[in-house]
Amino acid sequence: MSLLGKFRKFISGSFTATVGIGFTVMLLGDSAVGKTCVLVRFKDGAFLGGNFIATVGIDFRNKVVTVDNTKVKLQMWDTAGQERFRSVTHAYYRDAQALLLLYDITRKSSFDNIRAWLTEIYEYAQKDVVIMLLGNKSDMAAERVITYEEGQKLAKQYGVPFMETSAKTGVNVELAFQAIARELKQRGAQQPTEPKFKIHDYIESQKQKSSCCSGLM
Ligand SMILES: Nc1nc2c(ncn2[C@@H]2O[C@H](COP(=O)(O)OP(=O)(O)OP(=O)(O)O)[C@@H](O)[C@H]2O)c(=O)[nH]1
Repeated sequence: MSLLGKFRKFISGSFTATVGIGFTVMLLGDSAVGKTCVLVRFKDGAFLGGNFIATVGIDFRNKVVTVDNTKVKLQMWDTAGQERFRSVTHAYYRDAQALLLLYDITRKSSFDNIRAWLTEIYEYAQKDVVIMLLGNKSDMAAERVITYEEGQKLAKQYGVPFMETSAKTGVNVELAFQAIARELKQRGAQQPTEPKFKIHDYIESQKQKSSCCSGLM
């Protein structure tokens, strides 16, 4: 086994050994779409403003969320969006139970590249991985170039849940991780007689929406 393989095994092994229910969530998307900021917003409730420092390789953060009185530990892997780290991050895809795929609503190229990201996901990730599409930076309404409807349409084409988030204001960030945690927990715990958890319906009922045009959807 390669050194990278051993490291990966150690990280996931040491995590699952110390928890009851634990899942791995990976954040993907072009460089500077806000993966690190979304993660920091969720983990610490703060916004990492200031100078942009690109992630090198991969970074890890843990957080425990409560789903219906059960503690669910999420190990979150923040990947580097830069092309030169792609082969490193590919090696981690298959260990993730969920993938948050981000684009920046103010940068068209990051949206156009979503299809390429999904192609990579289908190649390298587990077949039943939970995927969610996030249009980040929804606070930047004046610079928006991708409409909410365009994001929603793309997500529908691939059959994945969608929402717009802002790491700056915090809109929908907690919800994205809560929905993922619920979906993963219920997949694992589901009894044949239990009604199936519907992640799309859950998100739609919880999502913060503006009445019009502010971008905080
Ligand atoms: N206004 C606004 N700025 C954001 C938001 N999220 C991230 N940013 C800014 O966007 C830049 C990139 O954010 P990062 O979180 O470092 O991006 P990343 O996707 O992790 O980038 P890589 O590590 O290169 O893959 C930073 O300058 C952030 O301050 C957001 O929701 N709103």
